[in-house]
Amino acid sequence: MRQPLIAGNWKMNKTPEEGVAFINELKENFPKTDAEAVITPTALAITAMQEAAKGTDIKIGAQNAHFEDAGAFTGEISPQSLASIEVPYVIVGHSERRDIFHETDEDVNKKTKAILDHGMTPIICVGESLETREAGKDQEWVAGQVKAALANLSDEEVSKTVIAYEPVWAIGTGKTASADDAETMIAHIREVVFEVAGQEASDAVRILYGGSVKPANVAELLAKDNIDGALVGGASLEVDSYTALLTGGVA
Ligand SMILES: O=C(CO)COP(=O)(O)O
Repeated sequence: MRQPLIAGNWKMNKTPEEGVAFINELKENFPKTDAEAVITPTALAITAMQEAAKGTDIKIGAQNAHFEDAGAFTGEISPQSLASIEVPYVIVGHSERRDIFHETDEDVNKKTKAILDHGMTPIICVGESLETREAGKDQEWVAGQVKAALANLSDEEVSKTVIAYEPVWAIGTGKTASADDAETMIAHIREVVFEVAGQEASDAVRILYGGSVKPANVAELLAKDNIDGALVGGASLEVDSYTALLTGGVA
């Protein structure tokens, strides 16, 4: 069975101090849940939040990493450094990284490889724009992103990845893909994983939905066969709504 994963992507929000306060409050209110709880704060907040989360089931991930371990890459985050402080998950290829910072499919593939090489788990983001969806090319587009991200990985490496389907038009807009539409795309992604890495990998790989997930819609999404969790922006910033997501939400 695939364990559900509720990953909070904080983007460029909260100071380290605010992050620690969040963890302290979350620890006191941590619910009984089958889900794995991961928060990815800004890089500067990771160590302080790890310290605050010590001895709990709360994991602290990262939002980005370069594909090289070291070198002349001003402002970048080394995957080797993230591994050295035992960061378990790293988000790769978020649409904001692709759109604003011009990350290509090739970058996403190299980063995925680097993260796996350091024993960490990449959360690989894919998703189509509204224009692509309206042109009926969404499945083809997303399949292309998935294949590019997983290129040259062994089947075993593919099975260790997490993929997050985040339609660009649903991020931060309040528009969620319907649970049926999300399930259709995520089943398609699982089929693509089967094509590139076989049955075991496609059974093992966890595929999340992201884009305006809230306590009010998470249960319907997670009830779908192929949806293994959520990558959540806005609703992960407050302890109340994050704990509600961990327990399957409230209407
Ligand atoms: O981009 C997202 C998570 O990575 C989704 O953000 P929202 O949940 O705020 O729409």
